[in-house]
Order: sequence, then structure tokens, then C-alpha cells
Amino acid sequence: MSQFLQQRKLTIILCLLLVCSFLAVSLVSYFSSKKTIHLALIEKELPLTSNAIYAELQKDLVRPFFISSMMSTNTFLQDWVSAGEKNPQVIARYLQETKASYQVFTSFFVSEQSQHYYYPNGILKTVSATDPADKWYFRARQLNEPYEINIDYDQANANSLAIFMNFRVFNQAQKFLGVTGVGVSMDRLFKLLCQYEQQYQKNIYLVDATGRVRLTGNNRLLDPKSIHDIAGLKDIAHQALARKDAVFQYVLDGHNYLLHVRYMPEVRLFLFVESQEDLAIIKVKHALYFNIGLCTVIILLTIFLTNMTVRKYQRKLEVMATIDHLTQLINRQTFEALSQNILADSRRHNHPLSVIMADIDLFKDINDTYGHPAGDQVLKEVAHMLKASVREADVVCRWGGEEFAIFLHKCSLEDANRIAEQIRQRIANHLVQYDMYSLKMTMSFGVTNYRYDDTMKELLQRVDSALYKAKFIGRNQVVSG
Ligand SMILES: Nc1nc2c(ncn2[C@@H]2O[C@H](COP(=O)(O)OP(=O)(O)OP(=O)(O)O)[C@@H](O)[C@H]2O)c(=O)[nH]1
Repeated sequence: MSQFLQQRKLTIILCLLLVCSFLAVSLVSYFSSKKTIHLALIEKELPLTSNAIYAELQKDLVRPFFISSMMSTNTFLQDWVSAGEKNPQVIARYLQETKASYQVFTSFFVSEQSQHYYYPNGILKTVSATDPADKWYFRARQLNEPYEINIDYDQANANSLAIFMNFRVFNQAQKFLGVTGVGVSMDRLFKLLCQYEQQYQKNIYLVDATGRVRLTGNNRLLDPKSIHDIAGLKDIAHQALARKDAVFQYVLDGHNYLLHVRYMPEVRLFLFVESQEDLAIIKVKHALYFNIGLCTVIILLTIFLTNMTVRKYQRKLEVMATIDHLTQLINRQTFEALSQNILADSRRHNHPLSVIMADIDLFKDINDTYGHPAGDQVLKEVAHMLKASVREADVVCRWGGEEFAIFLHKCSLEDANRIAEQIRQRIANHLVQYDMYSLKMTMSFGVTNYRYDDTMKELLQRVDSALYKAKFIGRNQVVSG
């Protein structure tokens, strides 16, 4: 496999490993945070918020409920009715006092005997069974229960919407005397719910036992109706109204809602506190997106740096594999890879090509006399001199040990002999400075040229025997073969 493919394979594996591990870590932390938030909402936040709102609502709903209950058992009221409802100012003052001292929206008494509707300013009207606005009274007087809670228009206050606590009044002899109670302004309760919604970031609504939404803030249910008709909620409506204190889940428009339902027995209403789960986990989602973005940058950076480092080391390895470390000349393996091209080039263009094979004479003696480092120094200087004696395009190679090969492009045998002779003389006249020694050395040269249809092997054999001959006839010479 080529280096490029190997590098690509490494990049892909690294990329996959990083992506998988980063994704695994990010997703595991995302889902575990999501689960923690989900559990915290179900087990803590929703019940606690519901409790807090319930306690607040109690003040606004339960207190009027008990005031109404006390009014229905007030002996003063019973005595006044039994005495013939004389002087309506008396009961008006009583209703006024009740309204002022308990700070309720309105207070009332409707007498069964006179059918008068008393309110803090006196007699408001005489109720009539045929008037739709008075239906509530004729319903309340038939009740089996001692009271009812009714959301209705307050005729005594410009027909504004109010929650009435209607309590039936009986005297000692259990004779039905009428209906009394107080009304709480819906407007005030509405504002209260809006405030809680804002404060707790939840949807809050009050639902009666039939499922009708009686009061809501303005977060979601702008048009209060029955929960049996509201998308999403209708799926759990029956279960929600059957439980006194429970948490439910439903999905609407792809959003998951968590709902805490709590029954308020005093006012017979269900308190619904609802949270959109997506809103609660939005921060975790943002953290996940941020993590993925950061991971992408880190992965890209890692891959870029890895590629750069691998390429750098690859280049180093390539150089190490092709260049002789000591002399900085190309080595024999590289030369063999190049040789076919050199020969083909020469054949194609019909250019003369010559080869010089050079060997340091009695190099072993230098090593043995002055040590190996001295020999190395000699090799380095010889290599440098050989390289400096030929053209840039010529190939100088460390053939092995103390032997060098030089390929001379566009160079005749005659010229090659001349060059070899020049080199021989230069080397023979050169002194290598090592430590405190000045080392002298000579070199033997074999020279040949490329002849028609030569193979590389034949060419090298010829130059090798020329060198052998030079050595044999006394060293420090150039022999042409
Ligand atoms: N210092 C050094 N010595 C080397 C290196 N490579 C080979 N040699 C030594 O070169 C010497 C070559 O010795 P021989 O092959 O006997 O040849 P020579 O002594 O030059 O004798 P002739 O070639 O017959 O003139 C050996 O002692 C090798 O150990 C090297 O990289 N550094």
C-alpha cells in the first residue's frame, strides 16, 4: 500500500476514533443530564412549585371560603332574617363590615323569604327564577351540599367575573333561610396566576371536577375550555382528574410536557402546574451543541497536526533511507533505483554516459593507525571532494565502505578519464586534518563508458574490473576499461 493510502487510512481511523469517543462522551453526559433534569422536575421542582402555589392560592381562595362558611352560621344573620328582615341598612352594614375587614371583593346574602339580594350598599335586587343572572341562587337552594363554588358575573360590581362561595343558611330549626357568602375577584386571581407563571416559569391553571378550566394565567391556555378538548391534555384528562396528587406526561407538537396535578379539596378545584421539558433542558442542549462544535475543532486540529507530524517524519525517513548518513551522498539502494532511469535516459537521447568507480587505497591502515573516527573524517572529505569535482547533474554515490561510484552525464570516456585523473591528483595532494595528525591518502580509479546495448550489470562489471586492475598494478592510478 502506498504511503499516501496508509496516511489516509491512519487519518480515517484517528478521525473515527476521536469522533466516536467525543460523541460517546458528549451524548452520555447529555442524556444523563437530561435524565437528571427530568427526575428533578418530576420529583422535586414540580411538586415544590405546586405546593408553593397551592399555599399562596389557599390564602386567596380558602380564606374567603371560611369567611363564607362563618357567615352562614352567624346567629346575627339568622336572627335578623327571623325577625322579618327589618331595616335593610343593618344587614348592609354587616355585609360592608365583612367585606372591609376580610378584604374580599364582595359579600352578599339572598333571602329565601323576601327573595331580596342584599349587598354592602343595601338591596341590589329581588331575585327571580326566570332571570338567567339569578339561576345560581335557585340552583344553590336545591343543593345537597352545604355550599358551592361558582364562577359568575358579579351583578353588584359592574358584572365583573368573580368566584363566589355560596353557602346555604339554616336557622336553629334547620329551616332554609337563604344563601350567603363572599366573592373573590377573578381579575385579582388571574393576575396572581400570571405572576406565579412568570416567577416559576410554569403554566398554571385551575380545573374543576368536570375538567373545565376555570382559571388560567396567560402562558398557554388563552382560551380556557375543558381539558378534555385540549390537544395533548385530553389524553391524560381522565387520569389527571381521578388522582389527588400526581405527575403526568404528555406530548404536544413534538414537545414533552410534565404536569403536576393537585386537588384543592377546600375549593374543589384541581391545581395544574405544567412545565415544558424542552425549556428546562435547553441549557443542556446548548452545552451539547457547544461540545460537538468544540470537539469538531479539536478533531480537525488533531488531524491537521498529526498529518503534519507524520509527513515530517515520513520525509525524514525517506531522506534516511536514501542518503548515506556519514557522507551525505546517496546510498547504493537509491542508486540502483535511479540507475535504470539514468541508462534509459542515455539510450533515448543517445547521450554519452561514463562511470567512475573510486576506492581509497589502504584505507584499513588509516583506520588501524589513527582510529575509526579518523577514517570517518577521511570518508567525509573524500565524498565532499568527489561531489565538488563533478557537475550538479552527475550522480555521486557511496557504493559501500570506502568505495564510490560516479555517473557522468553527457560525458565521453576520454573526458571521464581526464576528470578521474584530476580527482586522483587532488586527493593525493590533499591532507586531512584529524586531531593533531595530517593524513595523506590516495585513491584508485576504474573508468568506463556506456556502450550500445550494455546492461547496468555489464557496465558495472567493466568499471569494477578497471578498478581492480588499478589496484593490482600499484594503486593511485586511473585505469580505463
Ligand atoms: N572509518 C570507517 N571505516 C570504514 C567504513 N566502512 C568501511 N570501513 C573500513 O574500510 C576498510 C576497507 O578495507 P579493505 O577492504 O581491506 O581495503 P583497503 O584497506 O582500502 O585496501 P585496498 O582497497 O586494497 O586499497 C575496512 O577496514 C572497513 O572496516 C566507515 O564507514 N568508516
